[in-house]
Amino acid sequence: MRVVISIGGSVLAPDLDADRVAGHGAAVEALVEAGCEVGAVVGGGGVAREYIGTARRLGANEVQLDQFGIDVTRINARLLIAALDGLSAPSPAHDYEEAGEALRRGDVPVMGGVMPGQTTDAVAAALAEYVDADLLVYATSVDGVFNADPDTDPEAERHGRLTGAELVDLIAPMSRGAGASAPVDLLAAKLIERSKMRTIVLDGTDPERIEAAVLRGEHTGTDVVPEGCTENPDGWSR
Ligand SMILES: Nc1ncnc2c1ncn2[C@@H]1O[C@H](COP(=O)(O)OP(=O)(O)OP(=O)(O)O)[C@@H](O)[C@H]1O
Ligand SMILES: O=c1ccn([C@@H]2O[C@H](COP(=O)(O)O)[C@@H](O)[C@H]2O)c(=O)[nH]1
Repeated sequence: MRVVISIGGSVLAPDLDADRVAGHGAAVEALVEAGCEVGAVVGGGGVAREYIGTARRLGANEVQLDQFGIDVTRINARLLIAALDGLSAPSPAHDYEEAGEALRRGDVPVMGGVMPGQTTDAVAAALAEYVDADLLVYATSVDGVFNADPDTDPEAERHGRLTGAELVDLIAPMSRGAGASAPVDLLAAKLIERSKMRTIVLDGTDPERIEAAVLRGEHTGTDVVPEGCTENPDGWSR
């Protein structure tokens, strides 16, 4: 199975704890040992948002703010690379071609951000489409896509299953400025819809949940399924 894992910065490096990063590296290694081809994309998290907030107060424009975010995502990507113990190329891939070449060599391509106007959610969706992945997993700080922000609305209810089109409709009204928070960004949702990519959004704070979702199809987050998909394909139970 070929899988792309998007690891939020708030999941991988909220506090630069080496053990936490090592745990995510170990999860990626376990997937590789189980026979998966894995690509990883790393987000910027709270650190990116702090830089963006400060630069915004200094008068930077949105593209400049995105560049701050991209730089932080790439530093976080380097952290994951450091934990992967030689399984990946020594630096984050700059584009999808470089990442695809790494995958063909048998390495784990690791990416951060690539260009302003999006988030690493979109990078992960584009990488998954580019390498023709079987599965895309968003390991984020909340356990799926809800009908309201679960961080602020205690009544928020999780969607267990959505089509790509439903995901697009849910995400479309959410904020889009640099550093914005949403379970996935709008471009990512559109890429998932267009590519009909099997996608899971889950709480990835415990990296073992990522392994369980990929290897055994076990998770409590949100499945995004192609339109008209009614059955559970093998290894993709809920
Ligand atoms: N309807 C919704 N469903 C799920 N999460 C939502 C929703 N609306 C807003 N959110 C927010 O989306 C955020 C998703 O995680 P967040 O962006 O913080 O981290 P991440 O995906 O791990 O990436 P990074 O930290 O790198 O930006 C959560 O903080 C959650 O509060
Ligand atoms: O391709 C990209 C990726 C990221 N950004 C900017 O960085 C921040 C942080 O990324 P997250 O994926 O949200 O952690 C994001 O809000 C963008 O401002 C980007 O411009 N392009």
